[in-house]
Amino acid sequence: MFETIQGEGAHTGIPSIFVRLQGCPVGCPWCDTKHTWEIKEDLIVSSKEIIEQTEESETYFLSDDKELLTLFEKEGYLAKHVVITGGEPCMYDLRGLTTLLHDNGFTTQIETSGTFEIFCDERTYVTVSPKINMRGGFEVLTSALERANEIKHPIAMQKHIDELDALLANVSSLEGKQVCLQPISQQPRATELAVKTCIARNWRLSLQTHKYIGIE
Ligand SMILES: C[S@@+](CC[C@H](N)C(=O)[O-])C[C@H]1O[C@@H](n2cnc3c(N)ncnc32)[C@H](O)[C@@H]1O
Ligand SMILES: Nc1nc2[nH]cc(C(=O)O)c2c(=O)[nH]1
Ligand code: SF4
Ligand SMILES: [Mg+2]
Repeated sequence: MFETIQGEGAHTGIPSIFVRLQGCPVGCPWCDTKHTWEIKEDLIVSSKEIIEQTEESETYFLSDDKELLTLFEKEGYLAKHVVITGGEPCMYDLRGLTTLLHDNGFTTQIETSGTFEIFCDERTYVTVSPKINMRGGFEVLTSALERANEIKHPIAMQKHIDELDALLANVSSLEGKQVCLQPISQQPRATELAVKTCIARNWRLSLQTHKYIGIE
């Protein structure tokens, strides 16, 4: 849990509280948060330890909807936008948390791979970053793509754009959905391909801006 600026997608630049839920079985080889993959009891520490840590680590804390809201207040966070990410946040039912946050004056956003059914408040802005043919063997659900407000696809080569095209063919309508391409690991060739394709398709470019300026 930390406060920073949303660095990716159409909401780039919005001050945000990030809640990074532990656990992900999807297995993307280039994942930048591999420390969130494992759910093991011996990795559980106190919320204080997590909030005070300055380095990424595999440790995490247990909490619930109301306690998270209390922790936001206790930490004096000023951001009114909450990004729920992971790991894979949609392994969990997020209806209680997202509704509680909206009812308390926050806006919410979920960052998900689209491989689990999405349970959240109808006011939540959902970003699906589809994960196709990854090691864990999960499939992207059409229901997740239908719910998405934004489809933010990580790319490094033309094959990834072709795979996205095949996925988008299953979506009933793209009206009101933002399609973004996000270069994998800031690779120059991936960025070049993303720029070229965004211009050709009238899609949005999503850079991981926080990485360029060295913030969390
Ligand atoms: C770490 S994931 C967590 C949420 C969820 N599991 C997912 O994949 O959307 C958050 C975002 O970071 C992106 N991401 C992860 N590693 C990346 C990398 N090396 N380069 C670019 N984007 C990356 C994902 O595609 C996703 O949009
Ligand atoms: N600043 C910042 N913006 C982000 N947007 C999505 C992120 C994620 O890891 O889900 C992320 C992140 O890790 N940091
Ligand atoms: S789905 Fe998300 S958290 Fe899981 S391995 Fe892929 S990028 Fe990482
Ligand atoms: Mg990140």
